[in-house]
Amino acid sequence: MTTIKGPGAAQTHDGSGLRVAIVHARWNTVIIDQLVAGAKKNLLAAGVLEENITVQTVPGSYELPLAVQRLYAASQLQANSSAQGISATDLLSSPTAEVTGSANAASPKKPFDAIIAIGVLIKGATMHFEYIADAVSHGLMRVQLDSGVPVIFGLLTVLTEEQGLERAGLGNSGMHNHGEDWGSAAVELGLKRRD
Ligand SMILES: O=Nc1c(NC[C@H](O)[C@H](O)[C@H](O)CO)[nH]c(=O)[nH]c1=O
Repeated sequence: MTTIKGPGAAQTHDGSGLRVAIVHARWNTVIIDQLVAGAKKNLLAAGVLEENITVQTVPGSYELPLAVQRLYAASQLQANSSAQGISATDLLSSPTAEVTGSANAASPKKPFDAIIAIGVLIKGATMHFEYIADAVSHGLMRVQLDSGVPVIFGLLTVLTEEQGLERAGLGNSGMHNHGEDWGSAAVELGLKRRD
């Protein structure tokens, strides 16, 4: 059966000069971890250097918009900072987030070219799911438009755990890992920003 749905061929060229962040929630980590791995896989495959990939985590998806906004603002500050040796870790430290990966003083002094926000919302018995999904999607769009940095929408809003597993490439249907699409989109948008 011909697959119609999907992003089509990735338009990623040489990502070696890009600086990309992944900000992910820690709810539903079995699915999250696979999505993050998929995003990183396609970032690296497009030539983004490991040291130019910063990973930050937040408790849940509701915290994603603020974390993305703060991380990008900190990277801008870092880029503009003088030789006072203000380290990225100082700038990126945040009470809501745990910074892993290469966010350290050695990070390149440039703002992020794209940020991938990853979360998994699984519908429960209440309206909590709808309110978080609505707030986070509007929040991420606002951060993107206000800041000008491409924010790749990696929020899965699924009705069952199985739907989430499927979209992380962990199901039985052979569905691909959607995180890979987000990695490719980050490279494409990051490069386009420079055109
Ligand atoms: O409730 N379900 C979920 C959830 N709730 C926590 C919320 O995002 C936030 O962290 C807290 O409300 C505290 O602000 N966060 C998710 O990422 N996925 C869920 O499925």
